[in-house]
Amino acid sequence: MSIIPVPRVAVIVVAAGSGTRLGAEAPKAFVGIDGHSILRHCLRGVFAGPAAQVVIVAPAGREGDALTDAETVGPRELVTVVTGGATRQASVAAGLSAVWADVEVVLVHDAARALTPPDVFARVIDAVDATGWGILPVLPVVDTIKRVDGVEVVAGVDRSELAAAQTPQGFRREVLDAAYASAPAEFTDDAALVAASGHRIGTVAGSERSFKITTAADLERARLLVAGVPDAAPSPLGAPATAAPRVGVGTDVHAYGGDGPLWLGGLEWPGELALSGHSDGDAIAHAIVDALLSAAGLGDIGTHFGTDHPEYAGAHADVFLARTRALLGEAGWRIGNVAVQVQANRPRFSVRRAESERALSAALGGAPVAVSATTTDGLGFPGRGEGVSVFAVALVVPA
Ligand SMILES: Nc1ccn([C@@H]2O[C@H](COP(=O)(O)OP(=O)(O)OP(=O)(O)O)[C@@H](O)[C@H]2O)c(=O)n1
Ligand SMILES: C[C@](O)(CO)[C@H](O)COP(=O)(O)O
Repeated sequence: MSIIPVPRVAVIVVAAGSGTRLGAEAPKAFVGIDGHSILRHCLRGVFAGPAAQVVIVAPAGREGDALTDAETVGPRELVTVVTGGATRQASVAAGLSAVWADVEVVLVHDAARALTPPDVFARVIDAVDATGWGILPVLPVVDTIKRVDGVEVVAGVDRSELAAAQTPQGFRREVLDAAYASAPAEFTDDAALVAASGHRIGTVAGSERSFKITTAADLERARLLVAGVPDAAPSPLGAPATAAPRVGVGTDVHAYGGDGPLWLGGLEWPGELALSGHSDGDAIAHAIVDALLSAAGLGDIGTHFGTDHPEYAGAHADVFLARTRALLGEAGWRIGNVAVQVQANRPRFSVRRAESERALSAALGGAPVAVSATTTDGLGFPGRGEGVSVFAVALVVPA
């Protein structure tokens, strides 16, 4: 039996664009299709293939979020994250510089083509392997095409000679390296750059699902496709990736013994024992963060606010909750409501319940927050007065 050698493949996922034409609040790759970002959907397709390395090119400042998206859907040890440049070409160059030495074939893929099916990756790799050419997936042009000068038509164009270029585009590694090292100009895709350096480019069949999310209409199309596919890829929570409302739960426990005043429920409580913690120890705020993140399928408080984020040392509830709301917004979720129950002997919560609910709600952009409190009849650590325990439930709805 002869064994056919398989090339070692790296996929560079360019995700550093700003998405001007989409006009969302976040960089395009972090905009939600359902509960999950464009980048996370794209990476699901990438990890379904044979990539030995996945290089994600992220916008400056969003490298950590890119890694979180990758870890949620694939093995961490395959992933390298680098910072992108001012143009797509500069971002690809940044990704290329991080490709491992033993990689033989490199695919360059737009994060914005988030729903590209795994079989397209396989076709591109097979064709690069078989021909040694640069390979791009294409679709036939279906519209009648005209050449225009301003508003005037100057010629018809034979569309049978045309094809619409998609990604992933694949190349022998040494070919792509050499072409990028001597790029004579700025190109809108890698095949054009490689062709300019004298290499042959071939095509394979692309896919209707590989359309690039460029405008709000494209995002809507992606949302409908994801919501309407009966066997849509499962989310990390095991639920189908639909655009239905979702609930989440969160708990937190803190012991008394911190420095300074007590912070709980978004309020300072002068004269009460402080809770200990990396931040201000506000267990109510932290349980709400966990409940909201779990509802949106965005991990948990450690994913976004762990001790490796020194900027949250000593931070109060408003900082945690505003950032959580922003993360949900970027992923396409709006907060429905939040309900919290606190188990503690002290402080006597009822006297400031309404004030706390107002503070928490304001930090969540006005979403309703209900806080109830109870003692535990002397049982357990809250009953012995050692600390507080909090349980939160949250509902999120598609934005
Ligand atoms: N400086 C850039 C520009 C683009 N891209 C990536 O290249 C792909 C194709 O670009 P496009 O979809 O046109 O993205 P944007 O440049 O973000 O969009 P716009 O032109 O609307 O601003 C996207 O996945 C985008 O993230 C990139 O990594 N770095
Ligand atoms: C690479 C590409 O996706 C191929 O269609 C495209 O050229 C990049 O984006 P843009 O819309 O041309 O800016």
